[in-house]
Amino acid sequence: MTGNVVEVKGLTKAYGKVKAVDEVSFTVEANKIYGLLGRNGAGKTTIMHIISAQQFATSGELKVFGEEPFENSRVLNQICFIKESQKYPDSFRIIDVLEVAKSLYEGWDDDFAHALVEDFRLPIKRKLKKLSRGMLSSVGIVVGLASRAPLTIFDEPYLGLDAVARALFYDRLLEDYAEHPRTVILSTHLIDEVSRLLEHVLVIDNGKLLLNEDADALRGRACTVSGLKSAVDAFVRGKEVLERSAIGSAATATLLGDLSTEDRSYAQELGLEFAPVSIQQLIVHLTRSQAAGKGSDFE
Ligand SMILES: Nc1ncnc2c1ncn2[C@@H]1O[C@H](COP(=O)(O)OP(=O)(O)OP(=O)(O)O)[C@@H](O)[C@H]1O
Repeated sequence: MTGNVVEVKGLTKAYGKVKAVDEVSFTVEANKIYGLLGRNGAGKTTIMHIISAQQFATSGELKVFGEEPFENSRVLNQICFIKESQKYPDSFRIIDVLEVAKSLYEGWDDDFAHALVEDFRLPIKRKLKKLSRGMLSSVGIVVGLASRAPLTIFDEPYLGLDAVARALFYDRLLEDYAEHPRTVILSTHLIDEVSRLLEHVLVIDNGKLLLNEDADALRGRACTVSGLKSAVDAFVRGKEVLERSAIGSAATATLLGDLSTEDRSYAQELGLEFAPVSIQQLIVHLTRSQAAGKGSDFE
């Protein structure tokens, strides 16, 4: 598959007066890892539910693999959707979930699934209702990865997962994606943790699309400069400053935009130091400035 996997235009979902999704337009290209980021209640789950035909939009256009997804098995067979609180039949053991998944996903890799079960130390014959919260999340991750679905959507798949298991998820995703490219949409609040995985970032705020940008471009979009307050003030004059702070005679400023070679040598003359700004910091800054001071809880 090449080209666009998802195309949405003017997508809107209203619940009475609440617009959970408000005129959102974007495309998702094949074989990339997308981050769908946003605060609680921003509209991420609603968008992912609409893309995977679990909900209808109020208005707007939607194409997935070039077609409308509703009751369309050609499209739906290519999507694996992993959500935070997946429900399973009471009698199901982990091995039963794997058997069902095997029959659902054409690209399913059973050896990979069993290797992941070992990696995550999952008791394969234990009933799901007896698993811990984190183990249950790991089962979802195993299914999402081993499905190798052309469009794999992870909606906050981490509930209860410890840091080691989360790191394992990121590592296995990257390794497997390198060998078997597919399109992945990852929705999360843990932006710093996942930012190294992401190739493209979509930020949703209050139902609207705030940012739709290549992750590398985003990484290069800002830096912080720090040093003596007088030197920082002189350096940032005429530049776009996202944030400034000062303690005594020392100051730090976060600047938007690329710095020229002249800028860099001028900064050196002034004895200033540079540091990169993480995607998370940048999104917090941009969310704050674009949402007119509403603040952000990404931190
Ligand atoms: N069935 C529903 N009825 C009414 N309002 C709803 C319904 N489902 C979602 N909403 C509202 O739509 C908005 C977006 O919700 P959504 O679940 O898509 O956000 P989210 O970005 O996934 O949030 P979180 O990160 O907290 O999971 C919220 O204001 C939510 O209250």
